[in-house]
Amino acid sequence: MAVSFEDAVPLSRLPGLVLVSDTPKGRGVFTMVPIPRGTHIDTNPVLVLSPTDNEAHIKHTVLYHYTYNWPAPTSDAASAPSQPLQAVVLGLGSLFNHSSRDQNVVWTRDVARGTVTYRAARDIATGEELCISYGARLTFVDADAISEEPEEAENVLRSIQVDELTR
Ligand SMILES: C[S@@+](CC[C@H](N)C(=O)[O-])C[C@H]1O[C@@H](n2cnc3c(N)ncnc32)[C@H](O)[C@@H]1O
Repeated sequence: MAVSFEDAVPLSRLPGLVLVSDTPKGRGVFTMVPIPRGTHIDTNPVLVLSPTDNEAHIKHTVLYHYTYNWPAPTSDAASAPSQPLQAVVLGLGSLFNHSSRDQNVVWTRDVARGTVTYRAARDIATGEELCISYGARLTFVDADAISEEPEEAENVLRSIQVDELTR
């Protein structure tokens, strides 16, 4: 049978990205080149998991921390929306960390083709980490939240100094 390239998905990762292994968020993807806003970064195929496999197996493995919500196929418009499925993103998409304060990468699903595409949400400078949003419900302690501590410490220091001045 002849292969049709009509719906073929171009697979081209932006050059200049590196994987750094010991960040406060574990491994992370950083850029060694400036990336203009809107640049295509990568397109990854996904592996959609059956709800049974997810509940019985994946939830009990490290893979649980790597899955994305994936829309369940709708049988007919009148039926109630089904629970989202889970999908493993095969590629860089599984390595982008979450940022609650500065997500510089946006991602979009192509449900029909079973892919996720990542683009720069703003101009990204050399040396920055590429981060996406995982949404509001995190299953880990957010390292970005922890890094706010020095600011609090500074405020305490400031109030001590004010106290000293008013003594
Ligand atoms: C999809 S993986 C991302 C790649 C991961 N850092 C690694 O080394 O394989 C998701 C995991 O990365 C870590 N992570 C991602 N964003 C984080 C953040 N903002 N703060 C702390 N850990 C984070 C958490 O351990 C989370 O379960």
